[in-house]
Amino acid sequence: MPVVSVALDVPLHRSFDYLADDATADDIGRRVKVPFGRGRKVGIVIAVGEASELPQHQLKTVEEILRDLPPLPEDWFRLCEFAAAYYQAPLGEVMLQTLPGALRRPDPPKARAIKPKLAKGAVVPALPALTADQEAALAAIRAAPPGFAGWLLHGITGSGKTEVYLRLIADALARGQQALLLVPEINLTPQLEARIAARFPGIELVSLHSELTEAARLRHWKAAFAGRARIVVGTRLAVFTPMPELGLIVVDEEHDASFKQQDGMRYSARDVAVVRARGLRIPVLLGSATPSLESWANAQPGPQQRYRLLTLGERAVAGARLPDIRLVDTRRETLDDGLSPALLAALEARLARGEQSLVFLNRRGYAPVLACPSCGWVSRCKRCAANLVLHLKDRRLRCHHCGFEAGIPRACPSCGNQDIHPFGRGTQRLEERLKARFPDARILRVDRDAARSRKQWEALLEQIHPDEAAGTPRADILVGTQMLAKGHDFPHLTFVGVVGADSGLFAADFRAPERLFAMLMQVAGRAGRAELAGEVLIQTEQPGHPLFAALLAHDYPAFAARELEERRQAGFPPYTYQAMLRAEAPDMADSLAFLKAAKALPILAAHPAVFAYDPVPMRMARLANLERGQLLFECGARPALQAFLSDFGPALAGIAAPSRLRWHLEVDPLEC
Ligand SMILES: Nc1ncnc2c1ncn2[C@@H]1O[C@H](COP(=O)(O)OP(=O)(O)OP(=O)(O)O)[C@@H](O)[C@H]1O
Ligand SMILES: [Zn+2]
Repeated sequence: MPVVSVALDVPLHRSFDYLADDATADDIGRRVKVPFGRGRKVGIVIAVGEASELPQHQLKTVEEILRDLPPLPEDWFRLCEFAAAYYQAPLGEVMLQTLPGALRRPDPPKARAIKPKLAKGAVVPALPALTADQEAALAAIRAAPPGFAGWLLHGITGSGKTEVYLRLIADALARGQQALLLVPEINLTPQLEARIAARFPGIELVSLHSELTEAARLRHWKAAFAGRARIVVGTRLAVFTPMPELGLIVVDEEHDASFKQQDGMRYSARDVAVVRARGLRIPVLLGSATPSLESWANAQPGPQQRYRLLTLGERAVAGARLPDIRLVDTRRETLDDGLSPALLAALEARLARGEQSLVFLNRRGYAPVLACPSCGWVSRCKRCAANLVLHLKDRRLRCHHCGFEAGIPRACPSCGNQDIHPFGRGTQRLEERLKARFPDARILRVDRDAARSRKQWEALLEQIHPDEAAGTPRADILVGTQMLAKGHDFPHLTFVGVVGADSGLFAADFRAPERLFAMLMQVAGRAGRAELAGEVLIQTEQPGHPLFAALLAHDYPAFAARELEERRQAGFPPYTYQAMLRAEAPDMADSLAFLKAAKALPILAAHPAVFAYDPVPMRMARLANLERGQLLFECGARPALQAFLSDFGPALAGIAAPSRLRWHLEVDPLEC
């Protein structure tokens, strides 16, 4: 009787054999319902044969081969196999976890058939005449021979990268191919989707992201898999969508950390996108105003060059220029609740002219901590190595790491002092201060507390975008976190004030400057995107910091060159390759003991090219009552690191550890 090997979503690096009397080779790539343990599971057939290593009487029988869908294709298998091997994840987990939920449960609810949404109105908006830079970028891509090509599109903010994507998508559609556009945030998808739909009327376009209902996600995924949907716009998980005629992958804001999955299989969707394009022999375009230093290094001429660099150096809208960026040295100013006279004057001038402003502070809540000045008590999370943030709107203390909440005490819980204060400031406090200062202004706070759901977020966007008929903004001053920093195009926004950026200047993580620079470039890039000129003021106590010199000159290449040189000298990525083993347990001693045992495995000695640091507590050592440690590996060559990991990963399961200990291995970690 035929035997099928089945990949299952279990944390084991192996497949499972079952008997299936009606299985044929055509069923490879189909889902099957199988008994597993005391329950049932859905798996994927990865091989069909006549024999198993186990004697036949020990094999269970497949309950059903699901033939509702065609088998998952070969190129999808290869992609999952790559991801499993590279990221040290079991193949079954990769395969099943990248499918829509409804396809991996044995008894999913019946889905209703819904007609696809086709973009309405056959009127294609008039295409803008391309800028010279856009023209040149497209010409280079179009002149390349068919096959794999990696392109890095470095376009300053507002330079019209999206227009380049749209033209390339049009090319792919004209060739009869599908296109996949990956974006970092679901927040950005509604506007982008609308823009793409307007450009390609009558073409089926689907989105794939984690906020879709299970039924919608299944429908969209099926449309892509069947080849009906010609364009897929999605967040990181969409990179695994099987698409039979995929001919182009675009990764927008490729530097964004949200392309990295931080639990389960810790993969980088950007890197998987490049691997997928290479396997399919199709082009992949990575776009950003502030590329990741990894991608930037990959696009520099030399023997290591992997991508070709394309540059959009001018803003696309005629007459639009990059904003003037200036620093306000706050050591020399008297601040009004954190706001400098220069910043307040700039806001006032915009209010008088009916233009929009953004005050950017990347910290939500009212104040980052509540403290007692007499005994030194501070509001700490009981479960984490972190402070509880004061939220005055709903009168709560809240941990931004584990979600723990408590009421606000009337008096100091430690000494009884009634006079306890908020220290520092968050967006709520800023909003309150600005409302007091500019009582007639329409002030809108935009952060994760104000936009908890997609509905709330869309309502906020409504208020930010101009009243089309009147041609005026609906909100005067926006107070926002990084939610507002990226990707948005608000034509009346002419002023951006940045407060509280200094904390990023001296962070211990070697990637902190890269993240800060990208964030400041992005937020500055929101100003003056249309005809109205933009201005940016950054409050700082460190005006001499070299990061600001490059920022004021809008000179990403200079920043990148300096930063890469530092990384090279220090032996950090992208000049070395890293993998991180993390362990967490109720006691730090257990976490560290596990990591020590891992470091002592003889495998390490067999791979002399790999350097192992000592196990240490993580920077945030305690999260939700678990104490966390880490063990970092470094190697000068990716293949040597991969060779080590493929021996090391499986061996970890053999280390004896307390039952409450959890560990995971992360390849190319973003946080060290
Ligand atoms: N060739 C063009 N002529 C006129 N306007 C254009 C052209 N290309 C793009 N635009 C307009 O320029 C503005 C900025 O474009 P877009 O949002 O694509 O920039 P971007 O490069 O993605 O910027 P960011 O990185 O800041 O998101 C948009 O309003 C867009 O409609
Ligand atoms: Zn906590």
